[in-house]
Amino acid sequence: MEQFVIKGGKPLYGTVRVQGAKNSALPILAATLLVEGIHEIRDVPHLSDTDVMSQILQALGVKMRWDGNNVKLETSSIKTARIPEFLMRQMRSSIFLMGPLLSRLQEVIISRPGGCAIGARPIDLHLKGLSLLGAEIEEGDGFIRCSASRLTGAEVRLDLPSVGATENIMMAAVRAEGETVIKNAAREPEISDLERFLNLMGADVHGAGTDTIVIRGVQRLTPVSYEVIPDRIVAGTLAAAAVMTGGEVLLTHVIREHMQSTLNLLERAGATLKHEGDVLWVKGTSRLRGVGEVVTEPYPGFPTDMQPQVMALLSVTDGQSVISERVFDGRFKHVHELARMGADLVPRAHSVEIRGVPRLTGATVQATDLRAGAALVIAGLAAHGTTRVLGLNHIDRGYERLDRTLLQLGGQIQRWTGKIASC
Ligand SMILES: CC(=O)N[C@H]1[C@@H](OP(=O)(O)OP(=O)(O)OC[C@H]2O[C@@H](n3ccc(=O)[nH]c3=O)[C@H](O)[C@@H]2O)O[C@H](CO)[C@@H](O)[C@@H]1O
Ligand SMILES: C=C(OP(=O)(O)O)C(=O)O
Repeated sequence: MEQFVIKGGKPLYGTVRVQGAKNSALPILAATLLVEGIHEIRDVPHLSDTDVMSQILQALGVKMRWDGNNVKLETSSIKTARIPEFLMRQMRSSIFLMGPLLSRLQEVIISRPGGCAIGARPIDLHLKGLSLLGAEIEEGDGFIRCSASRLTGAEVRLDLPSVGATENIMMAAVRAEGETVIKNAAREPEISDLERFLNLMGADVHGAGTDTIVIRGVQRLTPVSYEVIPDRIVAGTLAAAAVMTGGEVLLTHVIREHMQSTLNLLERAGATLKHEGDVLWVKGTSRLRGVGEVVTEPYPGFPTDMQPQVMALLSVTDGQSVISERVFDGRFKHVHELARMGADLVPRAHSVEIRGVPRLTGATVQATDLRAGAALVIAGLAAHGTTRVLGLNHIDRGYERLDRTLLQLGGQIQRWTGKIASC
């Protein structure tokens, strides 16, 4: 069974460039469907999620050519509005096809998206938003058909600031007739990145980064060349790994403002940080301390996508911490796996109390979702002895060759693809 085998206890040192953001690349790739022509999206990470997105786009009729991390997409001929179910189920982000296809073809047929098992992830807000723009929604036989001969601008107030719903509605609205106002919109940096991309194509979108986004429908869009922003969660994961192993790393291609809440937390735990331009210097210490309470929240609050990695880090601090998860209702599956490595964690209803221990010890552990997997990897790098992390398919959804990146920083990690007796 494929696994990472990690020999822990070695501080990470060195420099790495942070990959482009998964959560920007996925909606932006989907948004290329809005207009026919040749688009170029740069710094797209090679991930299983971007691979599934490519497969979906190609199944729809898009021609794609990769050159390293840059991808050219020829979107002139779209032959179907139906997204193959087996692809739809492979990731949550397949839902991003809804807005652009509805706008381009006046119809889209999907099944429920898949994604990480981190709690209930309904799509009611996506559907509600699209129906307010005039889409008719029919559900049956496991499929959802959305159609609209004409989309019309409307006011959409989201019950909660969903990242995906905000993005889907933005994409559907760029060519709708009139003005759409999204209230209680999510404010994540990837939404601002999508706004920049759409506006470069000729759209008229304002307010991303605030809780009110205004989209004035335009008639014409043109394809563009665009580079996605750096991945703030990958940068945060690598920073946490450096701190937890007592190492010192330089991360390049970082937008520090996007990581403020993560960096504040690392500093509270005892890390030393400096930044200049797009470079972040992170230094750990052998005397990490508990931080009290951490609560995950929509941006600019502490990101749920860093919660498992930070739990791993806080488990080897001197003192106590409590993490409350407020975004997803099932994102604590890593708790039992970290406990196998010696972490002293007390789960409560929506929070986990972390009683710091001096060290973790290597064990065989199972990644149950993307960030849980990342947490187990960084725990393994800091632990004494050998850790085997199973479930690499989850990690490959969001980290481009994580083993190679960590090897570059001196981590002792290997990807085993066959059976292993011992090592
Ligand atoms: C590709 C991408 O960008 N993924 C990110 C995006 O996921 P995603 O866009 O799926 O996350 P949302 O912001 O939509 O989810 C936030 C909360 O809203 C709920 N909800 C969402 C939609 C809906 O129609 N109804 C509903 O109730 C969800 O169950 C969850 O409890 O934001 C999450 C929260 O920052 C991140 O963890 C994911 O990495
Ligand atoms: C939950 C995540 O992603 P997705 O929304 O793609 O499942 C994540 O990136 O941690």
